[in-house]
Order: sequence, then C-alpha cells, then structure tokens
Amino acid sequence: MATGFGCMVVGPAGSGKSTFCQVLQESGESHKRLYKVCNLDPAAEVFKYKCDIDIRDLISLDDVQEELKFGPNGGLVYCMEYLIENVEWLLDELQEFAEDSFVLFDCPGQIELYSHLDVMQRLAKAISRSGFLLCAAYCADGTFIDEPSKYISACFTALSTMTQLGIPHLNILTKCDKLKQARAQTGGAGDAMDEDQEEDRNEALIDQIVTMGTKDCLQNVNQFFSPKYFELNKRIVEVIENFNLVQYIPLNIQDEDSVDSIITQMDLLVQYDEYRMPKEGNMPDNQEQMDGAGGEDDDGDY
Ligand SMILES: Nc1nc2c(ncn2[C@@H]2O[C@H](COP(=O)(O)OP(=O)(O)OP(=O)(O)O)[C@@H](O)[C@H]2O)c(=O)[nH]1
Ligand SMILES: [Mg+2]
Repeated sequence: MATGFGCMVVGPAGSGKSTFCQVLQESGESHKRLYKVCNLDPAAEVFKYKCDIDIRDLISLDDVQEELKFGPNGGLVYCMEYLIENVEWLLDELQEFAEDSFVLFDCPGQIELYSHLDVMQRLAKAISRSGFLLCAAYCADGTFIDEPSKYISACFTALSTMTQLGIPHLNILTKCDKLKQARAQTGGAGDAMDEDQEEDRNEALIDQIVTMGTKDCLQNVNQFFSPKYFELNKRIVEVIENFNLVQYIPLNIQDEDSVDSIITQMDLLVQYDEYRMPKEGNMPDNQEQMDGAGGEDDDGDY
C-alpha cells in the first residue's frame, strides 16, 4: 500500500526546476495541499522554498571539492553516488512525510545524470520501493525552444530522461510567462504591444511550441542540411514520433489555472485521489510501480 507521493523534478540546468518546486509549494498552501520539498542538489546554495530535506546534510559539493579535489561535475556525480550508497539516510528522512504527503525532489540539472549514468534511476527505484508513488516532471525551458532544431533536441533530452528514470513522466514547458519577452530579445518579435496583445502573442508562441508537428520540423531542419542527411533526419524525427509521448504542458507561473492544470496532471500520474480514498477492491493500476519498481531486476539492490 502506498504511503506517500512524490515527483522528481528534473531537467537541464536553469530550466526552472527549483522555481517549479517553489510555485507548487506556495500554491499548495492556498489549496490546503501540502508539498514538501527535498533538495537533491548538493551544489544548491539559496532556496526560495521551504526546504524540508536537504542532501547537503549528508554531503555537499563544496566539501567534496575541497577534501577530495574533485571538479564541479565529477564532484556532483560523486555526491549522487554517495547518496545512493547511503540511501537509507534519505529513506529515513522521508518516513516523516510518508503519510499522504506529496514530496517534490528538486534534482540537479547536469544532463549526464539523465543521459547515461544510472544514479537517478536507482534513486527513483529506492524511493518507490520505500512506498512512494513517484512520477517525474521534466522541465524544458520554453524560452530556448525558438526553432524546430531546438525542439527536436529538447525532445531527445526529455526522452532520454523518461527512458532512464522509468517512472510516469510529464514534460513541462517552463517560463511561458516570458516567451514573448525572450523572443523580442533575440529579435523575434519586437513590436510595441499593449498588455492584451502581449498576452495573445505569448499564447500564440506557446501554441507554436506545444503543437509543433514533427513533419514541419523535418521540413524546416532539412533546409539547413545537404540532401545526403535527409534520410538520417527523417529517422531521427521518427524516433520522437514513435514515442508519441513527447508532449509539453505549458507552465505560466503567473497564471493560477496553468499551475493547477500541472497539479492535476501530476495527481493523475501518481493516482493521488484513488490512493487517498481507498475503496475495497479498487487497487490502482500502478500498484506494480511500488511492488516492482525497476521491472524484472527485483533483487533489492538500488
Ligand atoms: N519568468 C520566469 N522566470 C523563471 C521561471 N522559472 C525559472 N525562472 C528563472 O530562471 C532562473 C533559473 O531558475 P531555477 O528555478 O533556479 O532553475 P533550476 O532548473 O532550478 O536551475 P539549476 O538548479 O541551477 O539547474 C531563475 O532566475 C528563475 O527566477 C518562470 O517560470 N518564469
Ligand atoms: Mg535548482
């Protein structure tokens, strides 16, 4: 039986993970929803949210760099591996929040943690096994996705994270409140506009990204390549198409409805309502997630 709910907030550096945790925690306060935040970034220095669990109480990047003479990236990987080796520390800390709490895990942004290392996957497995129903919220910075090639690149990073973590996954397009402003800075849309026009323009830009079709992307990308790469480009785009799961939910932190709609999606992924109101004979479908997180390799190792 599930004892808690959690979301691993992941994504590239600066994509808005910590801000997302902060916004959810604040929004929860006004909705009588309690979001606890667990900082898993050993390099974090300042928090805009109330940090309930902090990896730096176990290990910090500063200490690793100073004592073991690691560089910042190697040091971070060392810290995450140290966390896995001492995962009982985290699981003990989490027990306090097990009953019905929703814990947001604010993860580090180094992409290698999600592309080829398995530490985050092992961590997700350990947390799930301890009784948490987990999902992942992948933050992609909307202000960077201003052309099809960047969209494709963002999709691949999201896909790689999704397949690595192996837990229910949500892609969030962050910073949607400032798309228009970001485009103006890069020369995309600089005309003077009143507030309503600005909002419409922002909506249009969000729409452009979330509905970007892979066929249009392919056409656009091919314009910049010699024909000998067309077949390769086609295959690359097909990978995204075949997964069919790469969709983005826009997040505008200034808009309560936008935040609410992300909360609803996360609740659906972890089946929050079903577990909070258990009915006899009504076991949610993702019971397996806790029983066998990590699939067949159920050997108790993290
Ligand atoms: N306007 C706006 N700014 C945002 C939003 N999300 C993040 N930012 C800003 O973008 C910067 C990076 O945001 P963070 O939340 O620290 O990003 P992060 O993913 O936690 O970054 P790392 O932990 O360093 O990987 C900060 O200056 C935030 O204020 C957003 O939705 N809207
Ligand atoms: Mg952060």
